[in-house]
Amino acid sequence: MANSFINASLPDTSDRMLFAVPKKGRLYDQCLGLLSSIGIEFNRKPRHDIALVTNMPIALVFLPAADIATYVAKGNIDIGITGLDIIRESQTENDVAELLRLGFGKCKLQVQAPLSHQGVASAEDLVGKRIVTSFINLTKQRFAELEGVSDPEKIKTQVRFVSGSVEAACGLGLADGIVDLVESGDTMRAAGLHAVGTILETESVLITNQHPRFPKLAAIIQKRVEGILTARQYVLCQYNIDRKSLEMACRIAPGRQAPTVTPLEQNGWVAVSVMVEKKVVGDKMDALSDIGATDILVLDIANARA
Ligand SMILES: Nc1ncnc2c1ncn2[C@@H]1O[C@H](COP(=O)(O)OP(=O)(O)OP(=O)(O)O)[C@@H](O)[C@H]1O
Ligand SMILES: O=P(O)(O)OC[C@H]1O[C@H](OP(=O)(O)OP(=O)(O)O)[C@H](O)[C@@H]1O
Repeated sequence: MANSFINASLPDTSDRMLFAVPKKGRLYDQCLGLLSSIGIEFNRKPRHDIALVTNMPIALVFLPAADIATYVAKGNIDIGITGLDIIRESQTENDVAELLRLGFGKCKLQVQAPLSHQGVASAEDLVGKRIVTSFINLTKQRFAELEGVSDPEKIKTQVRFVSGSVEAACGLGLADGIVDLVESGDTMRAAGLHAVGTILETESVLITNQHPRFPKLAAIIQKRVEGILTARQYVLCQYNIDRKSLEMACRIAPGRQAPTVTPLEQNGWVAVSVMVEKKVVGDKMDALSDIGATDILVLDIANARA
């Protein structure tokens, strides 16, 4: 279970929920944005990796993303944000509870090979060859599947760890193929590589220990984050329509629960307010307009609660 940091120069965190956040890298900015959106306020001193939240009994702990799942699994940290890839690689999926998928940090863990090696068209073609990766466990598991071997430690494919800039390994002669994360594919293409197989699709997740020390506080954080995710996913659409067309309009945009309908001063007309998924709002507006809706407005939602 989580301990307070026992060090006179560190703040007292003994009665606070410890919340781990990536200290740098791809997830950092999005995580800070999310913390701010859910109303978490803190002051972080330069070079300090612990920051006390000023408006909740929480201490933020800034850690490498790759270590967060392990700390949460072991109970040294109560709640945290990291990638699904990291949970799977650190083999902690049975010791952490996944509260929410956060919709950022989306990418794929892919097997990649040099474009110049024309004989390699699939991951199978790399069986028995040299693979370099930061994801040793997931890579060994995939090659064990490809080799039909039950113990990943008994594969004939040589899997070697490097901590970063994995894409350089083939060009430098250390590897015949690599396994690394791909989002846009720019890094892969810049290194003269192409994807020959996908091991995992990943995104960032909010996790807790299976037996959290502060379950009520963790539930509050989960609710707040859910609210922000909903707000990011939906817009509020408002329009006026003849009551005769209301049923049809509600079929076009049924909302999350149901539209709010308010009578207008104009006889037989109503004003409707409804949540619509951002990605389809253009189509919905067109369809509402086609059946006679007027004054169709779309408003951003700052926050939401189910
Ligand atoms: N290109 C990417 N696009 C989206 N998400 C990514 C990308 N690269 C990594 N991630 C996600 O972010 C997590 C942390 O990766 P990142 O490369 O930022 O780690 P880091 O090693 O802590 O940072 P740095 O690369 O700055 O040393 C990954 O495990 C993955 O979940
Ligand atoms: O497909 P892309 O959009 O190019 O993204 C993929 C790159 O992003 C990650 O590395 P990052 O840039 O975070 O740095 P790192 O290599 O130091 O981990 C990943 O390891 C890839 O190298």
